[in-house]
Amino acid sequence: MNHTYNPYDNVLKVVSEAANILGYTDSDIEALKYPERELKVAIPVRMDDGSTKVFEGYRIQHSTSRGPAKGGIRFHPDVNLDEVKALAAWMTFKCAVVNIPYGGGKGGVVCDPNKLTEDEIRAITRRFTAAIAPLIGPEQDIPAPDVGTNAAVMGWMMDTYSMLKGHCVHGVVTGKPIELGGALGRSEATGRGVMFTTKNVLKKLDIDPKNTTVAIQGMGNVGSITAKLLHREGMEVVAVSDVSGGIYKESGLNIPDILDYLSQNRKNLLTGYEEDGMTRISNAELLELDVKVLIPAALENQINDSNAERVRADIIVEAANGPIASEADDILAEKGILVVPDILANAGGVVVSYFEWVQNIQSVSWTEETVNEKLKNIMDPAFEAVWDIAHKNKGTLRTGAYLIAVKRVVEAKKARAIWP
Ligand SMILES: NC(=O)C1=CN([C@@H]2O[C@H](COP(=O)(O)OP(=O)(O)OC[C@H]3O[C@@H](n4cnc5c(N)ncnc54)[C@H](O)[C@@H]3O)[C@@H](O)[C@H]2O)C=CC1
Ligand SMILES: O=C(O)CCC(=O)C(=O)O
Repeated sequence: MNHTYNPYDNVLKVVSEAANILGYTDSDIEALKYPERELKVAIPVRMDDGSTKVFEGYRIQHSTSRGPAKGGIRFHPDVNLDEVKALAAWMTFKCAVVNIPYGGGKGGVVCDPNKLTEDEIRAITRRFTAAIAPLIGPEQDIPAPDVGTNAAVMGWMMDTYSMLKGHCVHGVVTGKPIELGGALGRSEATGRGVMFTTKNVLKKLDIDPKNTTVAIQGMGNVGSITAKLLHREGMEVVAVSDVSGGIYKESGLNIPDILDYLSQNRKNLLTGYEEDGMTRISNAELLELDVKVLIPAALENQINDSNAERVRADIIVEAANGPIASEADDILAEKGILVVPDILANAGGVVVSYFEWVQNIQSVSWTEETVNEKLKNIMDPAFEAVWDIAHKNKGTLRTGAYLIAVKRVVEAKKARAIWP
C-alpha cells in the first residue's frame, strides 16, 4: 500500500489537468479546491451494554454551484476528513458529468457497522442526523446510502429530520424505503448503471459480452447488483470478493446462488460459501486476475503504485469511488488498460436519487420500468459524450469525463458570478 495516499490530492490533480486543457486559469478553478462547508460532529451513543461511546462524524459540502449538495453517508472504521472531502468533490463532478442539477457532498461516521447491533446503528444514525440537521434539507443538501449504510438508515435519517421540522420531509434523503417515498429501482441503480457502462465500453471495443470474463471486488450493494446484472447479460463472472476475501472459478461462478447465500448470511460474508470447482483467493489476487473486465466495487486506493504493474485486465470499470490512485492511472495507461472512471461508471445511483427527489417534490411515483428507462437515457449519452471528448483529446476516459464536468461546474460558477 502507498502510505502517502490522500484521495483529496488525487481529485485536485485530475481537476487541474482538465482545467489546463480547457484553458482555464488558476483563478478560475481556485474555489474548487476548497469545500464550501466542512462540519465535524461528535455523536454520543448509549451502547447496548450500558456504556457511552462517542463516535466522530462528518458532513462536507464541496460545491453547491449547480444545485443542492448531494451524496452518500458512509459508516466505516476508516472514514476520515480527507476521505470525505474527496468523496464530496467526486460527487460534484459526478453530478456534473451526467448533468443533473446538484453539487456535491458526502458524510460519514467512523464506526464499524459489522460490529454494532441494529439498535446501536439506529442510535448513531439519529444522533448524527440531529447533529448535521442545520446543513441538510431538500433544498440544501440531500444524503443517500454509501458504504455501510442502506435504505433502513435513510428511513431513520428521514424520520429524525422530520421530527425536528415537525412535519414529514420526504425529500431530505434518497435511497429511502419505498414505503417512505423511496424510488423503485434506486437500490439497484448504481449496479445497473455499471452494467450499462460495461456494455457500452464492450460495444465500443467490439467485444461480445458472452465472451467476457469479469472479476468484481466488493459484494455490497454495488458489487452484488453489478454481478447479478452482468451475469444476466451472459457475462462470465469468474471472481467476486468482500472484506473476508474472494472466490474464483475459471468457468464462471454461480452468481444467483452466491446472492442467495449473501442475502441470508450478510454478516458471515463470503467466507462460508462453497461451490464445486471454486478456489479461495485474496482481494489482492482478485485485482491481478487475467480477466477481460475488472470491477473494483469496494473502497478507494485498491490499485496503486504497489500493484498496478501486475494488473492484467483489459478494461477496468470503476464501480467504487476512487479505487485507482492517480499514480496508478499512468501505469495502467502505459499498459494499455482502458479505465472507465468512477464519476461516470457509478453515476447510476445518484441519477436515480435525483429521480427519487424529483418524485418526492412533486408527490408522484414512477414505475420501475420508467426509472430504469430514464436512467439508461442519461447513462448512455453521458458515456458517448465522455468517449468522444476523450478520443478528440487523445486522452483517457477519466480526463474526458473531467473535461465535461469541470467545464460545467466552472461555467456555473462564472454565471453566478461567484467570484468578481
Ligand atoms: N451505494 C451506492 O449507491 C453507491 C456506492 N458507490 C461506491 O461503491 C463502493 C461500494 O459501495 P456499496 O456497495 O454501497 O457499499 P456496501 O457497504 O454495500 O458494500 C461494500 C463492500 O465492500 C466490501 N469491502 C469492504 N472493505 C473491503 C476491503 N478492504 N477489501 C475488499 N472488500 C471490502 C464489503 O465487504 C462489501 O462487500 C464505494 O466506493 C461507494 O462509495 C458509488 C456510487 C453509489
Ligand atoms: O445517491 C446519491 O445521492 C449519492 C450516492 C453516492 O454517494 C455516490 O454516488 O458516491
